[in-house]
Amino acid sequence: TRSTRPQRLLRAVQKKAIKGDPQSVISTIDYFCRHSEWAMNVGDEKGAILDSVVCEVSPSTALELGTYCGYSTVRIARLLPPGTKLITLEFNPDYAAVARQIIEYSGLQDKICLVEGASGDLIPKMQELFGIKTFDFVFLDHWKDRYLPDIKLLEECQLLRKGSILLADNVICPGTPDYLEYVRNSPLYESKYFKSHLEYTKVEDGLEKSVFLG
Ligand SMILES: O=C(NCCCCCn1ccnc1)c1cc(-c2ccc(F)cc2)cc(O)c1O
Ligand SMILES: [Mg+2]
Repeated sequence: TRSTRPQRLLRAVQKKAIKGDPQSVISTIDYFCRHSEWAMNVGDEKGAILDSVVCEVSPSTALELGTYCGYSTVRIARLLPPGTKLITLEFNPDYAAVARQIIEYSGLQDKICLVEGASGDLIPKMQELFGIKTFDFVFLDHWKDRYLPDIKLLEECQLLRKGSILLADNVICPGTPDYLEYVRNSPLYESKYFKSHLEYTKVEDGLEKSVFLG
């Protein structure tokens, strides 16, 4: 049967990127998505904003909701100080299988823990599974209707602390209206919108950065 888009993206990485070189994996994916097939990676334009927030936070503990092919996983992990771990949750086993191979190709597997399953089930298990007390940084890029319930779950499980940073992709396109309304109006958060574009297109999109005030 015909290969899937994530499989074709993986094949491009294995063919064109330099093994062990995260930047070449990132550049190869961006080139493939601009010139061959669009795919829902955060992309280079929003990726630069993601990079700057990760560098500013320099998190000891980080969580990514929505791995897809591992593009943003590699972007984040390549900037993490040694000894820190990025936990990334993926519901779709086919995406997870491709992401594992892209993460391994980049050479960053020691900084990343990819867990397959539903974020709603896994978030309450973060303490028992990983001994995580709180997350310094959370990147939201999974189902857009799960952003709000999942940050409420993070609050309930006391996985956020004063100063924890949430960065959410796609707050305009496809859009996460209930999440935006909540983080922009709740006294628990201080929020800021970074205007950008939907990956590899001229369509408006952006990232919302929210600081948990505790
Ligand atoms: O749906 C998206 N991501 C979630 C994928 C499934 C997550 C599964 N999962 C992982 C963990 N828990 C659940 C997404 C979509 C688009 C998009 C934009 C315009 C368009 F016309 C079509 C699509 C752009 C993105 O940047 C996205 O992130
Ligand atoms: Mg996205």
